[in-house]
Amino acid sequence: MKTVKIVIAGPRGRMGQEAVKMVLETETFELVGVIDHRDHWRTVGEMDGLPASDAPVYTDLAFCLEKEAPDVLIDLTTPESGMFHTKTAIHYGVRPVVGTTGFSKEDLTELEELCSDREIGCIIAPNFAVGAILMMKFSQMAARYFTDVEIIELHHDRKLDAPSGTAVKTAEMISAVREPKKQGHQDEKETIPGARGADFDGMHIHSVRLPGLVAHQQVMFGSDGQSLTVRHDSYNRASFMSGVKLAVDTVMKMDSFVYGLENIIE
Ligand SMILES: NC(=O)C1=CN([C@@H]2O[C@H](COP(=O)(O)OP(=O)(O)OC[C@H]3O[C@@H](n4cnc5c(N)ncnc54)[C@H](O)[C@@H]3O)[C@@H](O)[C@H]2O)C=CC1
Ligand SMILES: O=C(O)C1=N[C@H](C(=O)O)C[C@H](O)C1
Repeated sequence: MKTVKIVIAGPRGRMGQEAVKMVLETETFELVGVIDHRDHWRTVGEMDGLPASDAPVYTDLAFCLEKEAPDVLIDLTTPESGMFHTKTAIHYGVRPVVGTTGFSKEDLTELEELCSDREIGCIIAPNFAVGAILMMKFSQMAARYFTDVEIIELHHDRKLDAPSGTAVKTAEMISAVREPKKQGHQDEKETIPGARGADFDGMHIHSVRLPGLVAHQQVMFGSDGQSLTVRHDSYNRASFMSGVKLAVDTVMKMDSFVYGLENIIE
């Protein structure tokens, strides 16, 4: 089987560290470089907490892509860096697999257009955990029968974006099958702004941030005399890695843009 040459952006982050380990442990993957924004380390092996590896550390993505000619860029950084990295990778004909969240609708449209111009595969996945994908799919299924729904996402307190990419994706999937409906009392008033959470087509998203949490979401549906809750919990970042692996293998066979792992998991 052909080896997939991979560059990872954000190798010292919580997700980046896990992704470096996964790539190094996967026989058909080769880590050919990482992108950090500090010009301090020569190789991945010199970075704290990362396994022994001679893969070089770059600070300039364009230079790295020219030098290493990878097949795939895995981005696990921040929305701003992630957008820049993804556009640069597409420009160099390197397929992006992006776990970074916090992109706007306009960002996603721009990336889709760039991929279409270059006829290049790209996967943007707000959540790589298979259980989270099922939670979103089950929620979409339930929304056909329950029009009233509240999404509660719970994350660690180091998270930059709110609502989470998963919560936004869940709301979008529910919206695709649900007539827009303003929930709660027509005359309800927030006595403290934000009390009812973010409004997405009339459904509400609540973001909880606490130390000790990893990544959790529950989608609560209610109707007369009954409720249904669909919940998913990621207890560690290893939970995302089989999805990253699948995305890398899949993007190698693609020549277009995909937003959401639910589109590649049957
Ligand atoms: N799709 C998924 O399944 C998951 C997505 N995420 C998302 O992944 C992203 C990263 O999450 P964490 O690892 O928890 O964050 P983190 O804060 O632990 O790691 C981000 C890393 O990116 C680095 N970074 C930022 N700008 C950079 C640049 N220009 N070049 C190179 N490195 C840069 C930072 O130094 C940091 O080490 C977030 O957007 C998060 O929402 C997190 C978990 C799962
Ligand atoms: O920042 C995180 O941790 C996570 N981010 C993603 C999101 O915003 O949905 C995926 C997962 O929830 C963990």
